[in-house]
Amino acid sequence: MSRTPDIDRAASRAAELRAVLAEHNYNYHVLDAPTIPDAEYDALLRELSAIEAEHPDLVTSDSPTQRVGAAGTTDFSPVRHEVPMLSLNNAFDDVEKTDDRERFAEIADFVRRIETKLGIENPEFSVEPKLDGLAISLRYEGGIFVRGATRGDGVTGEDVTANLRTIKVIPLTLRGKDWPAVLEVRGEVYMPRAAFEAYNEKARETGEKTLANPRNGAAGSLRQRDPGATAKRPLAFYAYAVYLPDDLDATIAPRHSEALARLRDWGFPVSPEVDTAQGFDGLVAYYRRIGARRDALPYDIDGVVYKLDRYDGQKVMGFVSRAPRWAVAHKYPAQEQTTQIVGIDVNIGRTGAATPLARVQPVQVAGVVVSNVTLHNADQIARLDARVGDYVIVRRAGDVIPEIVRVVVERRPEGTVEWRMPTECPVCGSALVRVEGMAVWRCSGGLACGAQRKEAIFHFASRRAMDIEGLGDRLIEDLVDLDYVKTIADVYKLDVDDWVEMKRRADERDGTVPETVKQGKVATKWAENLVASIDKSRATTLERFLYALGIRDVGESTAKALARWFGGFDAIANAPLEELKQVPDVGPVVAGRIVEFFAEPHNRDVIDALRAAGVVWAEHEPQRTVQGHLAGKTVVLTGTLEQMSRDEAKDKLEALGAKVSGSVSKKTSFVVAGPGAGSKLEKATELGIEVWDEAKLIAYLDEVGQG
Ligand SMILES: NC(=O)c1ccc[n+]([C@@H]2O[C@H](COP(=O)([O-])OP(=O)(O)OC[C@H]3O[C@@H](n4cnc5c(N)ncnc54)[C@H](O)[C@@H]3O)[C@@H](O)[C@H]2O)c1
Ligand SMILES: [Zn+2]
Repeated sequence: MSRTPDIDRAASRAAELRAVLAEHNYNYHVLDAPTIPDAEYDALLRELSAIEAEHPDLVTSDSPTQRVGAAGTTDFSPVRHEVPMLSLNNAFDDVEKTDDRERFAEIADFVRRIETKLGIENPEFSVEPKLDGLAISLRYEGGIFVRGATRGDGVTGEDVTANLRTIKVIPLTLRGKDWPAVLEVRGEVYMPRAAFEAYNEKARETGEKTLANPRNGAAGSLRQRDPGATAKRPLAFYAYAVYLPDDLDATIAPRHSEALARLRDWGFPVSPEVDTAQGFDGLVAYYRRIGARRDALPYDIDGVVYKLDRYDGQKVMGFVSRAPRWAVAHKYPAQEQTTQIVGIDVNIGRTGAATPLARVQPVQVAGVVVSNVTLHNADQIARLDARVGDYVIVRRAGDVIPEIVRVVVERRPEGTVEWRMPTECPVCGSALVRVEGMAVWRCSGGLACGAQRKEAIFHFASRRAMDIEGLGDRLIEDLVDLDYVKTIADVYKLDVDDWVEMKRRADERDGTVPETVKQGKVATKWAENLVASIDKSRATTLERFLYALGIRDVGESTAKALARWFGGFDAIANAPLEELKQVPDVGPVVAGRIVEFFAEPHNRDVIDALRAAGVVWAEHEPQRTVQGHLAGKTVVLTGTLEQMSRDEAKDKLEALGAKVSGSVSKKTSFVVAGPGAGSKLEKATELGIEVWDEAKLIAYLDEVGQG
């Protein structure tokens, strides 16, 4: 028979696919470092299977369709599985189709084949989540865990007993008594998603290598050479099958679902999602039920597994080359996909934090179209070395926002350049500065930055700052969204008509019926009151004004200390770093923030505008002596204070240099006692230590200007 060009083409494509798949298999199984998402690997494998199905003479014995996986590295001693650990056939949906039997045609075929061969209808299945981890086999002799192995190539795995012992949910001795003398239990070692996220969060902070996904984390952890290292990785385990030598499964139970129940009795964790279902409709219902909960499950799953429940039926169905005919894995949309970065933007948050954001070629990930992926911070981009033009693997799992897990460096186009954080805020043009010792960058244009406007105004108006009554969250949102203010200074420019008009536009936008219409007249009272309270806020104090500016880390007490020390605003705004550092309550970090804030011309502009709008405060002579008032004194607070909280009292005393202690001793300088004071007051009296009541404390604080 002469070969047609068609067959030649198929043969060369098959050979090409085999080579590519072999490479990916090696990366995945041996190196634990896949370079393409599973979905892509699966697609290549299916393509090869399809060619081989059409041209059976092209099947080679070394084809990846003929075997389970790859052997691991040779670091661990080999274990021959008495019963081979096989793979599962995968079924994918035809998402274009709406009819269930068409959409899930592969599942319909699977059920039909069983029905035909066994001559039954609507067979019963054990239905299970398909955890995305690492398959292992655990051997128990006389109820004792004696050996654990990875799947390896299905016939020979690796002995990872020592590492498995560190996983707390794997029983070392079995519970109950009725277990067989020799038992092999199979299941999945996995890393719960929360543990995975926590691990990566920490790795990002410390600059260590992050895990690509939980499954990689589990595989890598199990093959640590030091069991102590495995123990540190938060792994878990679910059992999903039991095997006995000599085909004795049926001696445990005639059905797989019952065998799983026995495993539970013997102390193995079995997923609570495991259930039974009948026929095609039952399978599809389970697929949908688990699919709807996929994001809420504490671990990643890539599908569900259907297993013919009766063992005798399984035996009749038998196996094809690498997988049983009585089971199938029904896959969900992939949680990882490859796409390309088309741009990297910088997003400025409400607090000024700059977060790089990759715009990617839109791609479906776990059923959702992803076109933007956060890169967390500049350090992460540097570690990933993500560049515009790069192909990247995007992962979206659970309610975690999509992220880039790695760059496919092999596919990097020519001419890409390393990405750098821009020097200017894309929103306001102020300098972007790196927070010392941290991976965070921030826009220094606090007051002038549009991205930070809402937060800045909210803080500015708050009770302890400018105290603008009636200017709440909602109004501020509308002010900014409808573009009525660019900076906090603009708040002083709005008159009653502006406010009423703004509210009308907000109502229109939201489709809400305005109060004004409901009552048949224009309600302006609220706007008049608001304008009045804005007006009233013009007369303020230096410390309130300073605090209201929202300089990072300058809280009320720091603002107070600065006001006292310098006496006037310009002195603070122009103070050199060294001088700021001398102010009580101002450390080097805060001093740096203050300098940075006033160095930003945009911020100066806003302050000028505020002054021009009539914001005023009294200034006074510098008071640089306050610090020592209670220096060297130790004060004890006891009982309840009524005018202020204990924390407040403590802050104020400490601001004056006192040490606030929890117990009375001879070293105590004085005790402040409120109602309900007990043993501490007794002890103070005993030792003859001065006791103040709250009134005296308040009078004192007022006297030294800390009231
Ligand atoms: N990205 C790559 O480069 C690359 C390369 C090779 C393989 N892979 C991926 O690795 C996987 C390898 O396929 P495979 O041969 O292990 O088959 P599989 O992962 O599709 O299915 C078999 C495995 O499912 C797991 N499983 C989870 N829950 C189960 C349950 N309740 N009952 C039975 N088994 C359960 C077991 O670990 C079992 O070994 C595929 O997902 C493939 O995409 C990826
Ligand atoms: Zn900015």
